[in-house]
Amino acid sequence: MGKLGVIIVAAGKGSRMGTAESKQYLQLGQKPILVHTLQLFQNIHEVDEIILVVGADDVSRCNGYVTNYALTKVTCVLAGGAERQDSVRQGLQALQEGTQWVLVHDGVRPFVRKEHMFECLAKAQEIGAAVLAVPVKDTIKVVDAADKRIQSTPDRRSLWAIQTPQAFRLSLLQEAHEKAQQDQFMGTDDASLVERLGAAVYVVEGDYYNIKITTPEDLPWAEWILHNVRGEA
Ligand SMILES: Nc1ccn([C@@H]2O[C@H](COP(=O)(O)OP(=O)(O)OP(=O)(O)O)[C@@H](O)[C@H]2O)c(=O)n1
Ligand SMILES: C[C@](O)(CO)[C@H](O)COP(=O)(O)O
Repeated sequence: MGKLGVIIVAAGKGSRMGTAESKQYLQLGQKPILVHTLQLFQNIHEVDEIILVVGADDVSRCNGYVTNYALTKVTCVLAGGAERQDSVRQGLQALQEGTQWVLVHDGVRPFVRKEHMFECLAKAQEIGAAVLAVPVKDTIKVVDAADKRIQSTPDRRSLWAIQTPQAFRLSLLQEAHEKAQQDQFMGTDDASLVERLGAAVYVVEGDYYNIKITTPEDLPWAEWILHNVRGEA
């Protein structure tokens, strides 16, 4: 199958969370959010290496996590960039030679289920690119940013909320990042860069517990998921 690398991006500032400490370092149960996420991938046999991308000031703290939590698959902790896409690009450059498949995952999504991750990877190995997602539950409107007038109501049956992990053949994701950089295109996820190449990207249905911890109301929800879905103390 070729080597499988995982890039965990955790170099964001968490401005929407509004806490003094960046959200990936907030305590969730007994451990920082980022450690929960890293342990998920550490415990997957098929994962060959984990590249951890963090803020320049947090490299030493995260090397400490690697030691203290025995995160033996983390081969590299490096500084990210200004935008998420820059951080992923840095991570891509650090992957070991011989890596054929890559999973890109947000450091602040600590609840992805192993079986969903495997389904996503299997689809990528068949097609080249696949992402976890869930159907949207709300009605979504396209709204004019200036006067807030509704422009249109897309058919909900074709709308999915996109999550991570996002799984790719490494060469495809590298090409997508190179093209985005040439074109100065900035996307909010990696799939959008691959879509721009005209390559097929498929969604794999995950679950609604795979939240991205983003704003303050996500914290009690995350504690609830940890205790009631994951069964952790
Ligand atoms: N320059 C950046 C920006 C984001 N991320 C990471 O990308 C993931 C998803 O981003 P998001 O939830 O938007 O995190 P932040 O950018 O930290 O949040 P905000 O936009 O509220 O500042 C997070 O794990 C975040 O740390 C990153 O590695 N490098
Ligand atoms: C990659 C992502 O988590 C998929 O939902 C999301 O697009 C990240 O976006 P953000 O702008 O960094 O929150």
